[in-house]
Amino acid sequence: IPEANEVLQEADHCSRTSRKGKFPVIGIEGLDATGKSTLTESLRESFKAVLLKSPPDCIGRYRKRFDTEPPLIRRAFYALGNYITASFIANKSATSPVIVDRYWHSTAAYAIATEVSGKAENLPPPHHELYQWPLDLLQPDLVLLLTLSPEERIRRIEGRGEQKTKEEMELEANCLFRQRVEETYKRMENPACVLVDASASKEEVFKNAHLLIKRYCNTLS
Ligand SMILES: Nc1ncnc2c1ncn2[C@@H]1O[C@H](COP(=O)(O)OP(=O)(O)OP(=O)(O)O)[C@@H](O)[C@H]1O
Ligand SMILES: Nc1ccn([C@H]2C[C@H](O)[C@@H](COP(=O)(O)O)O2)c(=O)n1
Repeated sequence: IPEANEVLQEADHCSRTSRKGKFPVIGIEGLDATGKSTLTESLRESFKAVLLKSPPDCIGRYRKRFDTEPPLIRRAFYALGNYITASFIANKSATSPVIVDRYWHSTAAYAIATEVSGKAENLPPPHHELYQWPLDLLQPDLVLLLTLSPEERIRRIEGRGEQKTKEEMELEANCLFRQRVEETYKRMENPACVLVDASASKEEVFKNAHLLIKRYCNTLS
């Protein structure tokens, strides 16, 4: 895969020992169309934060290419993307709060849910090492998981009217896959996800998320 060299070159430009700065780092997670982009944008504005995402823009153009590869290669791309994002987080959190739209929890949740079949009870048991944050990856201070009923999620996906990715179609069609992704998110540890009900209005979801962040990170005004 010729693009792999280009992605690795981007990674080579990044620091390998990314340490968080003094400002809070907040991750926002959830299935697609749960309202992550909507919420991250409001939080960015309200906290005067830097908004980052994983995979980061510098490798975004390779994403479609890796999405067509078998799961192991596809996941390697997303995993590396998290480490590249970590170096941006380290840099930006020295001077302002950082909001991250998807990060390690997304990579782990989708990867584990893909490798396991059937019901969520077939997932590795709670506290399994697969649910632990990688020791060498910069940790966020707080991760919010947006939860939404499948019916409302589908309404929002249809309301967007965009073309769906293969995995979005699978999530829609395969209720068990969706349940496995969501359950894996809930089993992640160090940091665990704090659940936010995303079925409320945009204003209400923002208000709740804002409150949670202020409670956890009292340095924020
Ligand atoms: N609280 C809400 N109530 C109603 N609609 C909402 C709410 N939050 C977001 N939406 C709408 O739902 C759709 C999906 O939201 P958004 O794009 O923010 O989700 P997302 O989680 O970032 O999706 P993806 O991961 O696929 O990029 C958008 O049309 C958005 O306007
Ligand atoms: N850090 C990340 C971000 C995304 N992914 C994968 C998981 C899904 O297959 C897909 C969802 O992303 P979206 O299209 O909603 O931005 O991307 C990941 O594994 N790790």
